[in-house]
Amino acid sequence: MMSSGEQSSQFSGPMRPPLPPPSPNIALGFNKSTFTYDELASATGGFVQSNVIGQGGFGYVHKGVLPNGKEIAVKSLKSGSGQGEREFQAEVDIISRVHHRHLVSLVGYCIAGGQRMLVYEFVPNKTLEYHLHGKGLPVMDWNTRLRIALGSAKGLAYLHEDCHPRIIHRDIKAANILLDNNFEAMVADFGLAKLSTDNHTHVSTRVMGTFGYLAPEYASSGKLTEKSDVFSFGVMLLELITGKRPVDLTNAMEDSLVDWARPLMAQALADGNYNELADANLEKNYNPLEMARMVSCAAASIRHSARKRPKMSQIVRALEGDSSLEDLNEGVKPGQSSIYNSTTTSDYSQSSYNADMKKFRQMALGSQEFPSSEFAGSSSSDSHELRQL
Ligand SMILES: Nc1ncnc2c1ncn2[C@@H]1O[C@H](COP(=O)(O)OP(=O)(O)OP(=O)(O)O)[C@@H](O)[C@H]1O
Repeated sequence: MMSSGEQSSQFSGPMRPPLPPPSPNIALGFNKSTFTYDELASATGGFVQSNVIGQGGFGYVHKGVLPNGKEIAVKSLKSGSGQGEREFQAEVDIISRVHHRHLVSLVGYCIAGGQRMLVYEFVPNKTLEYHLHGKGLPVMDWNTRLRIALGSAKGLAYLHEDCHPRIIHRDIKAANILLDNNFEAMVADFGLAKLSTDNHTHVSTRVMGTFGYLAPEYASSGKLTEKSDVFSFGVMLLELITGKRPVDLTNAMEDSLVDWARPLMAQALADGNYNELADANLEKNYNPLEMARMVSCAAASIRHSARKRPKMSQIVRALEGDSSLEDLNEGVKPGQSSIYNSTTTSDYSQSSYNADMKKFRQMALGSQEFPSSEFAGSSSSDSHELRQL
């Protein structure tokens, strides 16, 4: 950046037009995609624990504020992906160009020593998982559920059908739907998104994603298409309809949500009675036509045959009531049973936090490599260990 002395010398030259004043965005470290460790440390109060807003499979997420007042969420990635710096930058560059009302924007990134951090716009009202399943919170009303379903469907349709290259999210779940203060949905976690450049089925060597949401073909063979996201989205619709978690070993639901709901959906769609399926906490306060649309979309999205699942844009139209539900419902068949365990944990102690942050700082400042398993607060789930951008 130019000093004020340098700038004034520009004005003294007789033939040269004066330079415009520096843009406040550039001067304040906004509108750019790379951040230094010091900039992010300063934005997050030195990565202080009181600024931790979450912990996922990647590592900690800190809230921060840039000098221009913009609020950010800084996600520190665990090391060990084996991905080179240029490959990382190339992926981040593509992802940071994706902007949509229902997608959380990536503002930039930081590579400091062996430490990588992603900087996202801050979304203030926690996640769908928190509001749907959190204890002691007000029951989410039907209109809000429908609006969240539609918003996230639009965000996902944009990734699948309007981005070049198209983007498969790979980890659609209630915890990755962030909410703004008006309960508008924003799809998050592009750290997991893998870019798909061709029109053919991509066979992944590693299955990523979260148990309970995984499409059967992806879980068993790693075969990945947009339709794996559609399956996960269908599971999320079921959560909105029933208020139940995808897998909940603490209650009487012995099967996964998908297996429990399949026969009930078929029955409800046949006789038009949704009361057994619908979240009891709604106390029957839902619009039956909208419920029929959402159930139809869920049933179509979780079809065993990936090919028969609808595209996200079809789901958007069906949820909006713009298309016939028969388009979605053809060929729905009850499927096989599968029980998945969820191992995500968001609990972490002061001591494990301190240990993690010590290593994090050493790594960021001293270019020191350490294996991802050394993160004391990290999740033990295989899928989490594999998630690196
Ligand atoms: N952009 C953001 N704005 C506000 N809060 C955020 C943002 N990104 C993440 N968070 C918070 O941090 C938490 C952890 O996010 P993260 O994406 O790392 O993990 P996760 O999605 O819960 O788990 P996983 O890594 O298993 O997908 C989120 O649940 C959310 O509360």
